[in-house]
Amino acid sequence: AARHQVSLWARNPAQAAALRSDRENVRYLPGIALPASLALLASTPAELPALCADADLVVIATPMAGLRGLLQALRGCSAPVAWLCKGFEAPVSGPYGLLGHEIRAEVAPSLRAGALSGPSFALEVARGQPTALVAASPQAPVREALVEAFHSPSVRVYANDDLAGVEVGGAVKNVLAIATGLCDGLDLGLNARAALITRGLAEMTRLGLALGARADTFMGLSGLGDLVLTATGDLSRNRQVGLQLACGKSLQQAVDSLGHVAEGVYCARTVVQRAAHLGVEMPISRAVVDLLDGRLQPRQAVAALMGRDATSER
Ligand SMILES: NC(=O)c1ccc[n+]([C@@H]2O[C@H](COP(=O)([O-])OP(=O)(O)OC[C@H]3O[C@@H](n4cnc5c(N)ncnc54)[C@H](O)[C@@H]3O)[C@@H](O)[C@H]2O)c1
Ligand SMILES: O=P(O)(O)OC[C@H](O)CO
Repeated sequence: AARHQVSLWARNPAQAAALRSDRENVRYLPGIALPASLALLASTPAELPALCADADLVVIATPMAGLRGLLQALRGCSAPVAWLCKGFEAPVSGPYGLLGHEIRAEVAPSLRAGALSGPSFALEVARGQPTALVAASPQAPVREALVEAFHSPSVRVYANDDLAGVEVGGAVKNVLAIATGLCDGLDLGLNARAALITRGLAEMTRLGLALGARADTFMGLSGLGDLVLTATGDLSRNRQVGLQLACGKSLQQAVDSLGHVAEGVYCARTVVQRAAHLGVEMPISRAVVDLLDGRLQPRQAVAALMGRDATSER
């Protein structure tokens, strides 16, 4: 907002009114003053196309569960549209949940679109702490619009045309962060944490390649970068879920205590289903699903991973 004219849209008029009067998002980002120049709007999604008629860029910042509805509402939009959500949608129109670019192909095929991703806790971005992001789209004008809007002294934005790879990284790291939180909550040690991150990166990459991504994307900010951040940083909601499960909390208690979305909880099953469909082995993600579904207790999940047959490092 310091460099551009920005409007923040909320679906809930009462929430928009509270943001206007408080100049702060008390529930979701307390302690961060909203810039005076930021316009705060609310309407029904059906009114969004008119609101976005003169926009140079539209950014969707809902959980994955809200992405389909907003892409549908924006399908005639002429400006580039980018989403920040990281995950797979729960299954809606077929047997498997979809990534953002797959949803766009279904509901808004003519939209110029992409994702802004990479290691970025919202609180640190809002405080102006140094952050590097990835602007991902197969369409150059979308990447350019994102770089132009967000590249600044505190945020470096790198462009990448491998949208599928960037999205797989952003989704799978959430599942792996639950595993790492569990590992740290059980006090299994730093060796175990490094092993989980490294083997997690291997399974993330395998799924990505099977979904048409490039291997090098997983060595970048949206792969290794976001995995390291989310798996080791205590600001991560996904990591917190793992830590709390390790303390004996139920999944419901862990989710309720967050008050924010932990996408890994909602997309872990889809990650494993899509991997199975593609013949991709993802043992860590599978152990997380068994844990979330109550088939394994935390220490049994660790035993299941450690008890696997010896294999080559591929
Ligand atoms: N918080 C972070 O540090 C961070 C960083 C990068 C990416 N993300 C991703 O961004 C997405 C949102 O995360 P968050 O931290 O903002 O979640 P959050 O739970 O803190 O907030 C979600 C917000 O979206 C709103 N919302 C939910 N469904 C909606 C819908 N259908 N239409 C409009 N608004 C809706 C909620 O009311 C709430 O204001 C997630 O996919 C997350 O993985 C979060
Ligand atoms: O809090 P998390 O686990 O949703 O992670 C937030 C961001 O995705 C980190 O890049």
